[in-house]
Amino acid sequence: MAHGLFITFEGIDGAGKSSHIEAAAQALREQGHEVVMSREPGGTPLAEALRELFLHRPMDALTEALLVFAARRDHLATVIEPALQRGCTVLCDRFTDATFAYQGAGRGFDLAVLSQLEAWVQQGRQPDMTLWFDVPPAVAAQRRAAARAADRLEAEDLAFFERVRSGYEARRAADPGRVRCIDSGQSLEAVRAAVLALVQPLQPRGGLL
Ligand SMILES: Nc1ncnc2c1ncn2[C@@H]1O[C@H](COP(=O)(O)OP(=O)(O)OP(=O)(O)O)[C@@H](O)[C@H]1O
Ligand SMILES: Cc1cn([C@H]2C[C@H](O)[C@@H](COP(=O)(O)O)O2)c(=O)[nH]c1=O
Repeated sequence: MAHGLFITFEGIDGAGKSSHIEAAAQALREQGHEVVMSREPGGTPLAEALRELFLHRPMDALTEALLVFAARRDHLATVIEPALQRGCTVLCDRFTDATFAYQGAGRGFDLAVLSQLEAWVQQGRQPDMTLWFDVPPAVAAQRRAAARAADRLEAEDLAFFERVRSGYEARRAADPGRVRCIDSGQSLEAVRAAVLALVQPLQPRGGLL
């Protein structure tokens, strides 16, 4: 079935992905894409409400996984799938790779259960391309400390973010054609050039209509 492009942006907190999504969107618009930008958890009123709970209330790993997949279901059904069917290019700040990296590798939650939830919620939908912004956790922690107060996840220690980073590396190794690694330890300008080199060649896709 024809559909628009679905591109996701991933990395540990403070890796720098959010700094480049607007530039990627602009480059794609210049290539003729109709771009829809969103984020996870979030992107709908219900999912944004779940995000607030997720980022600030104490909970165990199963509750984390159920909340992010509940938010994802609403987001997919009401925003992402309709946009892809219209032929739009959807840019999403985080998606299911984050669940495997944070709840799976970071928390040690059962990957088979995450895969089952993924199958129920996504019904086969996967990103066409994922930009993984990779940076050493100590560098990301310095960037976060300079930028903002920590939320519940950002307050985790370096060992947690090392595990999350290894979770992302496992996702890349499992699907290197989709998950493209960007060295986010470079300057903002160099990272931006790497992002543009990946997105500028992408042609818009037609929708069903
Ligand atoms: N390559 C870079 N060099 C130096 N500072 C950077 C770089 N990239 C981002 N930063 C700075 O690091 C901080 C975090 O960046 P940003 O918010 O883009 O990260 P993020 O990966 O989206 O984090 P999160 O997922 O936690 O929201 C910002 O203050 C940003 O200006
Ligand atoms: C989608 C998703 C996200 N997380 C974590 C990762 C971050 O710590 C926060 C989101 O904050 P951001 O500033 O918008 O990046 O949520 C997670 O643990 N699991 C997920 O599936």
